[in-house]
Amino acid sequence: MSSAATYSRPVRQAAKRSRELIMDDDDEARLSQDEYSDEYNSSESAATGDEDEEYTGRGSLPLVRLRVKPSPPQKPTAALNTSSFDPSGVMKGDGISRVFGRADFSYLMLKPDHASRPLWINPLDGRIILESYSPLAEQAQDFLVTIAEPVSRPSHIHEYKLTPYSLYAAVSVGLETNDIISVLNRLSKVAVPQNIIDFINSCTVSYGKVKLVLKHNRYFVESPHADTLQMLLKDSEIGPLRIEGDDYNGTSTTIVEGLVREKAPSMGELTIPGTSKGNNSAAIAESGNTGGDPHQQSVEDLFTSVVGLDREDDDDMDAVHSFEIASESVETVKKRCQEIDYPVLEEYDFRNDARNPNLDIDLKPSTQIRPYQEKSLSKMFGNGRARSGIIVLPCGAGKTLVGITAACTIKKSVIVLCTSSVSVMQWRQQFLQWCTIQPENIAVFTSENKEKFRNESGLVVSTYSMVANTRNRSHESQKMMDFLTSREWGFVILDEVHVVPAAMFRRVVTTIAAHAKLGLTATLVREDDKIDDLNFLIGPKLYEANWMDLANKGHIANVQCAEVWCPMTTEFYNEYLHETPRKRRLLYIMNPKKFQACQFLINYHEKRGDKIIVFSDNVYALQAYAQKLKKFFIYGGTPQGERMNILQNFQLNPEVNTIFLSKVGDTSIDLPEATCLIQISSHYGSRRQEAQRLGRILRAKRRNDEGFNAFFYSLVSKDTQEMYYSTKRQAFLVDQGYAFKVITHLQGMENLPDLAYATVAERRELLQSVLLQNEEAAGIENGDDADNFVGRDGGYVKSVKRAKRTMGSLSSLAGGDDMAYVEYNKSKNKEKTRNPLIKKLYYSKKK
Ligand SMILES: Nc1ncnc2c1ncn2[C@@H]1O[C@H](COP(=O)(O)OP(=O)(O)OP(=O)(O)O)[C@@H](O)[C@H]1O
Repeated sequence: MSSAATYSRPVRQAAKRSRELIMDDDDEARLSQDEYSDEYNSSESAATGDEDEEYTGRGSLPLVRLRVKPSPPQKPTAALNTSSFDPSGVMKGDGISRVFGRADFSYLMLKPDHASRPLWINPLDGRIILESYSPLAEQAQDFLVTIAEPVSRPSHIHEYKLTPYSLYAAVSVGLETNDIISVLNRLSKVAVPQNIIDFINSCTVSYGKVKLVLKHNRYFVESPHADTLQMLLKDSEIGPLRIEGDDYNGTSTTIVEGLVREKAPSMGELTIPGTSKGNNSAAIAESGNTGGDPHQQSVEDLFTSVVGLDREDDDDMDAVHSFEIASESVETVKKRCQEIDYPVLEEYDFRNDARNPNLDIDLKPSTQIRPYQEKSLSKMFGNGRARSGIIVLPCGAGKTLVGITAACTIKKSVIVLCTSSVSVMQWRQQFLQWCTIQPENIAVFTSENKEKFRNESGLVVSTYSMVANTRNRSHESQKMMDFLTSREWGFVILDEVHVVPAAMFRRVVTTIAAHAKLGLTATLVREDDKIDDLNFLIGPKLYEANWMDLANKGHIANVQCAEVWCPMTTEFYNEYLHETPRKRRLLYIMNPKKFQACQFLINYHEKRGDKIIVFSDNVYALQAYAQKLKKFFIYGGTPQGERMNILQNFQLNPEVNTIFLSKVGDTSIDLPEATCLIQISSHYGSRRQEAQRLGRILRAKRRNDEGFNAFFYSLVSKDTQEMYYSTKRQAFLVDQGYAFKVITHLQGMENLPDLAYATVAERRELLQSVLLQNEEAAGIENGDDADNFVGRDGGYVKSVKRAKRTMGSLSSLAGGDDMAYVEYNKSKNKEKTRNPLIKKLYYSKKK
C-alpha cells in the first residue's frame, strides 16, 4: 500500500480543503501577503493583543501566507518543540506534498483502523481535530474538554488545543500524565507524535504533584509521590518548616524521613446533593451508555477508568504521603514551591474540618440538579475534597444552582460575590428557593444593606466592589468588613469571574480567608489579557460545557441567529462619509432602514406570539426607537419601581410583548418569557456582550415545545464600521457552534402598514435631528453592572490598533478566528521564562 498516498488521504484532503478555502479569493490571498489590514481600527484587538504571527508556506505557494495564532502556552518552558520534529525522517511525501508546505501531513502514518478513531493531532502546534460525527465523539469530547482548550465547536469538526493551562487543569482534576497520553493515543488516527508526548510530559511533570490540605485544622503538604515530598524536604527553605507530629487520625504509618503514608482520599460516601444516583453516574449516563455494543463498552470503560474518578484499583494511587507544616509557614511554602516549579494545589478537606462550624444547609428534596451540573460538580469534588477552580456553563444553564449545590456539599460558611446589587438579591432569592437555609442565616452586604447573620455560621452575599473597595467606607460598612475579614470561610463563590479585574480579585482573595473558591462564568473570554490571572487567583478551569449539546438536550433553547444587513439611505450615507467617528456611530445606529427592519421584525414576531427584547447600548437610539414605536424602555436612569413594573408587564400582560433594554439588561435579567432578541446597537466588538445577550433567550420557557426556536437578530448598517464589529462580536458564538445567517432583504418590509420613515421628507427630518445631537449622544451608557469593571480595567477601548484579516486555521474557516478562550498578549509571548504557570503566579505580582 502506498502509505503516503493511501494512509493520509483524509488528512491531505483536509489540508487541501483548507488551501482551497484560503485561495478562494485569489486576490485576497495575494493581498494577505502585503499585510492586508482592515481599514477600520479595532479597539478590541488592541486590548486583546490579538497579533498574529506568520509563517510562509514552503513549497510552491509563495503567495500564500498562513497566519497562525501564537500558541497559548505563553512563556512556557513547555513550548511545543517542533524543531525536534523532523517529518522528513518519518516518511517522504508524494509528488504533490510540496504543494502543501508545512501543512502536508502525509508523512504521518494513519493507523489501519483510523476510520473508527475520532481524533487527529497536529504535531506542529498541538491542535486536536475531533470528528464530532464519530460514534465515540461524545466520550472523546468529555476527555478533550478535560485536557485541552476548546477552540471551536461547530457541527461536524471540533478543534481543541493542548496548552500548559489545560494540561494543568487536567492534572488538577486527577489525571496522570500516562493516562493523558494513552487515551490520546487510543483515540487518535495517528500515533501521538513524540514532540506532543514530550510537551505533555513537560507540562504535567510537576503540576498537581503537591497539594496543600487542611485536615483537622492542621496543614499538610501532601503528594502521592514520596520522592517529590522528599525532594521538598531537602529544600533549604521548606525542609526546616516541617513540624513533627502525629498523623491526625492515627491510621497512617510513618515512613522514611518524616513522611506520613496513608490511604489516598476518595469520594467515598460523599454524594453531591440533588443528584438522583449520586457521584458521577448521571454524568456518565449522559455521555451515552449504549450497553450492548462491546466496542462502545470498551471505550466507555476506558473513559470511566481514566477520565472518571474511580481509582480504587490503582495501587499507586492508593496511598498519599504527607508532612505537616505550621499555618504560619503556609505562605512561605506555597511561594517556594512555585519558585521551584511545583505549584501547590489547594484542596479543602471540609469533611475533616472541625474548627469551622457547620452550616445548616441542604438542597430541598424537590431540587434536582441536571446531569451537566452534576458533572461539573463531580470535577470539583472528585476526591471527596473541594478543589478550587472555575466552572464554565452557558448563559441560562444554571450556574447559580451549581454554586448553591457546592455550598450544600461543603456545609460551611459561604460568601457569594457578584457584580451588581441586582445579582446579590437574585442569589439570595435562589438560595431560599433551592435549599433549606433559613433567611436569618443569609446576610446581604450592599450599599443599602449591611446585615450580619446571627448564628456562628452563615451565608453572606455581596458585590466585588463592596469587598474590594478600600476608600470612604462608612462606619457600618467597615464593621461589616471586619466581620468578613476576621473569620475563616469554608467556601467563596465568585460569580461572573471573567469581568472582574485581576487587581480586584487579588484584593478579594487576600482579604477573605476562604478554604475553597469556585469561579462561575459563561464566557471565559476577556477583552484584556487577564485570563491567566484567573487560573492562579481562583484555580484551573474544572469544567466547560458545550452549548450545542445542552441545546440539543433541551436544557437551553435552540436559537436561530441572523445578521440583518440594512443599507444606509443615500442621505445618511452621505453624512456618514464626512462625519467624525462618534457621529458616524450615531448615523449607522439611526439609519432609517435599520429602524424599518426593527419595526418589521417586531411586527412579524409579535404576530407569531413571541415576546421580544430589543437591545441598544446607545440611550439616544433606545429612546428614539421606543418612543416612535410606542414601546416601553428601560435604561440606567429608569427608577427601580418603574423597571419592575415594566418587566412584570412584559411577563404577564399580553398587551406588552416588546420592551427596549439598554446594556443594564445584558446580564442578571431572568425573563424566561422572552423568545426573540433584536440588537440595534452594541458595544463595539465585545464577544462577551453578544453571548450574554443571547443568554437572555437561552432560558426561554417554551424551549421544549416541539419545533420551538428562539430568534436572535443583529441589525447592522451595510458598508459601515458596524459590519466589522458585528463579525468580531459573533466570533465567540460561532465557536460555540452557532451559525449566523445573513439576511440582505426582509421580504414584505416595504408593504408594512405605517412603515416609519417611508418618505424622503421623514428621513430628512430624522437626519436633521441626528445631526443636531452632540457627540455625547453617540456614546454608550455607563451601566451600573459588570461592564463598569471591564471599562475600568482598560478592557475594551484603551489603545487603538489596526485590525488584520487572518486566515489559515479551522476556526478561521469557521469564521471564528478572533476568539479564543484564552487570550494572550504578544509581548508576553516573547518573555522567555522557564515556566508559564510558575512565573505568572501572583506572588511575583504581589512583590
Ligand atoms: N436543575 C435545575 N432544575 C430546574 N431549573 C433549573 C435548574 N438549573 C437551573 N434552572 C433554571 O434555569 C434558569 C437559569 O439559571 P441561572 O440564572 O442560574 O443561569 P445562569 O447560568 O446563571 O445564567 P446567566 O449566565 O445568564 O446569569 C433559572 O430560571 C433556574 O431556575
